[in-house]
Amino acid sequence: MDPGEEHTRFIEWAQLNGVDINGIAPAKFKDRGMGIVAASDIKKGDQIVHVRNTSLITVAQQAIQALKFPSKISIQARLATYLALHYADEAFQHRPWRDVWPSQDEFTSILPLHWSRKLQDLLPHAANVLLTAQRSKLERDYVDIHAIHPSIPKTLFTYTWLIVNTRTFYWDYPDLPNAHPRLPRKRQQLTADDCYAMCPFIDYFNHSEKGCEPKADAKGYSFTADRAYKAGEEVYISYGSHSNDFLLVEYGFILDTNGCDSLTLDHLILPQLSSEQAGILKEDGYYGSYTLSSMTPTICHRTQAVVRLLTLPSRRYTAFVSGTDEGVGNQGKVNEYVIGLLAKYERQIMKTIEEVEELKVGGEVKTAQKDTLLRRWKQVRSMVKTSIDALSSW
Ligand SMILES: C[S@@+](CC[C@H](N)C(=O)[O-])C[C@H]1O[C@@H](n2cnc3c(N)ncnc32)[C@H](O)[C@@H]1O
Repeated sequence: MDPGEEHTRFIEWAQLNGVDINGIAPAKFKDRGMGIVAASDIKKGDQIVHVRNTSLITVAQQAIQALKFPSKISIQARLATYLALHYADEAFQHRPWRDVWPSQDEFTSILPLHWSRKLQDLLPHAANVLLTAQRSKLERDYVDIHAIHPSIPKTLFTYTWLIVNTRTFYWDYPDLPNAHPRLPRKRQQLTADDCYAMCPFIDYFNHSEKGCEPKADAKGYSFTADRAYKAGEEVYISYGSHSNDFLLVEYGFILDTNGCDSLTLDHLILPQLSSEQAGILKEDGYYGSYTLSSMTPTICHRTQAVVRLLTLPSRRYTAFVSGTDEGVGNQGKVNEYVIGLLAKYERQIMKTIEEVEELKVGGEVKTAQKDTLLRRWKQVRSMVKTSIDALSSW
C-alpha cells in the first residue's frame, strides 16, 4: 500500500538528516500500521539502514539538557516532555518525523492503557499486573513533570510518553568515558532506561521473534539483514524476548506464534500458601514468578520448588532447592498437583472466553480490542491444555 505523502516527506527529511537507507522502504499494513518492506532483493548481511548518532533523540541532546531536569526525573519522562513541549511547534526540527507517528486515536484502540475498565478487567492476570505497573510509572512521571511544566496537559503527556514507550531503542553511548558530559548525570551506573534513544526511520520496523541485527557504535545505530529477503517481503527486527502479555501492554499487539510466550501462575499458586510457607519461599528467593511456558519443560524450576513445598514433606523441598535431590522421585505427585491447578484454571478460561465472545462491539468496545482479547485468551487456553497434556504423559 502507498504509505502517503507525509511518509514521502519524512523519507526525504531522514535522508538529509543522517539516515542511510539501503534496499528497504516504509509501507502501510492493514493490521499493524506502518512497517518496512524490502524494496529490492536483500542479501543476508547487507546493512539496510544506518542512523548517524547525531540524528537520534537521546537525553544527551543539547535541547533536552537545556531543560535542566532534576536528577530524579526518568529518562522516559524527559523525552516525553521534550516531545510534548514541541508538539504544536510548526518549526520543530523533528516535525516531518513526528508527522508519521501513530495518532492518539490509534493508541486508544490498541493500547490496553486506554481501554475501558471493563476490557482491562478481562485481560489475563500477567497483562493486568504489567498494566498496573505501567499506569503507576506514567502517573509518577506525570506528577514529577507537572510540578515543573504545569502547562503540559496530561492527555498530551500520556501520548508522547506512549510514543517514547513504543518507539525507543537501547542505545549504550558507545566509546564515551563514564564522566562524559553527554551521559545522563548523577547516576552511578547507566541503567537500561538511561539508554533510551529514539531513532528516525528505524522506528518503522515491526517486531518478530527473529529479525535483523542491531549494532550501535560511535558513529550511530544500524541494522543488518539476518537473512535474504525478496523484494516486497516485510523486514522485521526483534524488540526482545517478550511474552504476548508484555507485547500487548507495552506495544498493543500479540504474535500468533511466539516461542517466548509464557503465563504466570502466581495468581493460582500464591493464594494456596500459608504465611509460614510464604515466609520460607521469600527467604529462599522462591516467592512468585511461577511460569508456564509453551516450551518443554512446561513448568519452571520455581514452580517445581513451590509445588514441592505445598505437597511434600518440607525436607523434600529443601533437598530440591539446595540441589541435593533433583526431585525425579516425586515428580508424579508434583505433576498431579499442577494438573489439578491447571484444570481449574482451564474452566475459568472457558468462562472468560464466553464473556469476551458476548461483548457487544460499539461504544467502549472496539472490534480490534475484542479480537485481541479473544485471540489472547485462546492462546492462554491452548498453553494450559498443552501443559496438562505434557504433564499427564510424563
Ligand atoms: C516501533 S513501532 C513500529 C512501527 C509502527 N507499526 C507504526 O505504524 O509506526 C511499534 C508499534 O508497531 C506495532 N507493531 C510492531 N510489531 C507488530 C507486529 N508484529 N504486529 C502488529 N503490530 C506490530 C505496534 O503498534 C507497536 O506499538
